Amino acid sequence: MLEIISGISVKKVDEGFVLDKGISSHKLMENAALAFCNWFERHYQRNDKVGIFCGHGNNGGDGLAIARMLWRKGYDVIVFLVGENNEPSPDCKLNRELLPDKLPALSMSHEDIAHMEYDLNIVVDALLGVGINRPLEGDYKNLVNKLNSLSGLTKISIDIPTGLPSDDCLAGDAFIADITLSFQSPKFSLLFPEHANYVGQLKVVDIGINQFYLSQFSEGKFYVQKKDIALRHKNFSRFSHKGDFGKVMLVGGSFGSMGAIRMSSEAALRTGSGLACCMVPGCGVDIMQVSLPEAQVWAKKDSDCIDADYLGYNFDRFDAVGVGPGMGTHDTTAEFLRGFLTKYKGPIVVDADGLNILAKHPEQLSLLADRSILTPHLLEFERLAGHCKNHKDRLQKASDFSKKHKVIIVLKGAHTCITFPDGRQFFNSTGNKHMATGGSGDILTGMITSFLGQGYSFENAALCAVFHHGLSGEIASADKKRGTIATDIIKSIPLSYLRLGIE
Ligand SMILES: NC(=O)C1=CN([C@@H]2O[C@H](COP(=O)(O)OP(=O)(O)OC[C@H]3O[C@@H](n4cnc5c(N)ncnc54)[C@H](O)[C@@H]3O)[C@@H](O)[C@H]2O)[C@@H](O)CC1
Ligand SMILES: Nc1ncnc2c1ncn2[C@@H]1O[C@H](COP(=O)(O)OP(=O)(O)O)[C@@H](O)[C@H]1O
Ligand SMILES: [K+]
Repeated sequence: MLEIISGISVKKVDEGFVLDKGISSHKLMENAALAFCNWFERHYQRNDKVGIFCGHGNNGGDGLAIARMLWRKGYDVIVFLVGENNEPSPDCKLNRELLPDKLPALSMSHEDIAHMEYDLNIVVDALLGVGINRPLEGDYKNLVNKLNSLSGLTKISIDIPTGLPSDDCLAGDAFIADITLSFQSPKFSLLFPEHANYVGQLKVVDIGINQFYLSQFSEGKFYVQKKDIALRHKNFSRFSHKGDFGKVMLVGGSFGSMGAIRMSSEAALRTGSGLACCMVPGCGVDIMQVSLPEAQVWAKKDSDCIDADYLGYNFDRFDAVGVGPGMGTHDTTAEFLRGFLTKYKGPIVVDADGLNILAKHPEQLSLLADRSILTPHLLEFERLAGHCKNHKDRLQKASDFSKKHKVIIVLKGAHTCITFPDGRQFFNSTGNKHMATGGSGDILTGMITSFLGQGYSFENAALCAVFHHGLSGEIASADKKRGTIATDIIKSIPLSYLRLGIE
């Protein structure tokens, strides 16, 4: 699991690693530049015209080392030097000296920036990195704004887009990248929705600093990748039976909103549940039985929403229960939820209208069993926890809420964040914008409930479900792009298991 560490700690990690391994900081920068170039070579042609904009710190040093390496590989490279009135960092200085004589390198004056006209296909931003300590001004600001105004070319930021603070929200200007290639671990602020347009696609490349050095500066924040998830799966044997794969119950639906619970139920089955049962109002029985014959249906005749009478059913025979999709927030449904939370103490997932009821009746929060999993999107979270100034504030509130109520918060969105009561936060790496389509959250509810029912720990159920949900979205949207709909994501769940080599 990759540690997400603060900008200040990045420097300390680098220093510690360099000291311990007996290598020079220059060598570490060479590693970083090589990692960038290996990635670059896989994606770009040698006839592309590459402009590398280098500042006076170590980010600029990276850019200079990259320029040298790409030039030697035969790329058409031109270097632009900025911030030359400042004392360069030692490694930046050394890399300026190491630039081959024939590689074109231009010092940019105010006038050059104002009147810049170069025919470039690719702009590489190596102006400033995590060392930024104030908003951009002067030449840096002018150049960043000038580069932002150029269109029709690819813009790549090294480590972090210039101007973005590594751990805070942006105040001022920043480079707008199509792709950000961050070294070793993603910087915290690259995961904030406010910065989505600046970061573009996020890639993380290994530069050889191992977890041991990073973990000394752990802040309990982690970036979840494929290799972390495969290991968290349970193995089932040749003799496994339906009971081993778990019996789950999905509660929800109301007149006109049956699709949500139907999708949650199918997602639970596709995730591997041995049995999925759904509890729906009477008006939804035919819909469920016809559209999802694999699911059992529990319902009271002639009802349009789940009401307090549903408390008569025995929930204890289920290994996990998911509650909320399409359920509505009627008073009688809220009464049901109160009774259900009092009665059932097995693993539960609360989503959608389940969360909206909790927001309307906060006294019910105390009824939640420890480690219940709540899956709000950003707005549902604010209904529960109050207004958030920005994403950083929201993540802090998620941590406070999780601790206070001893529940697990799955804060949905790009880089969904899973917060545990002990303060740890896990940021997901899978998923894309094509998942922003009605019903995709309902699918996640079914998936988490399914993993809980299969006997996964709360932590593994949340991490595996969120990861697979995002990966299923990526697979589903590969050829459908913005035409992707939620049921496409369900169909891709089996392929997502295959991608991880899990049968
Ligand atoms: N050995 C290392 O330390 C490694 C560092 N790496 C790179 O080094 C970067 C961090 O390097 P630095 O700490 O030198 O940071 P920067 O490259 O961000 O530069 C910091 C310098 O810019 C100045 N500065 C801060 N805000 C400014 C502003 N608004 N306008 C103008 N100047 C400003 C600072 O006073 C300082 O002199 C990382 O982002 C990464 O790209 C990588 O090469 C990996 C190895
Ligand atoms: N840009 C994005 N990148 C990654 N995942 C996304 C993105 N947009 C939405 N998602 C995912 O899609 C799901 C949407 O859930 P939600 O808002 O509850 O939808 P609904 O209420 O329609 O079911 C969440 O799991 C979220 O993480
Ligand atoms: K940069």
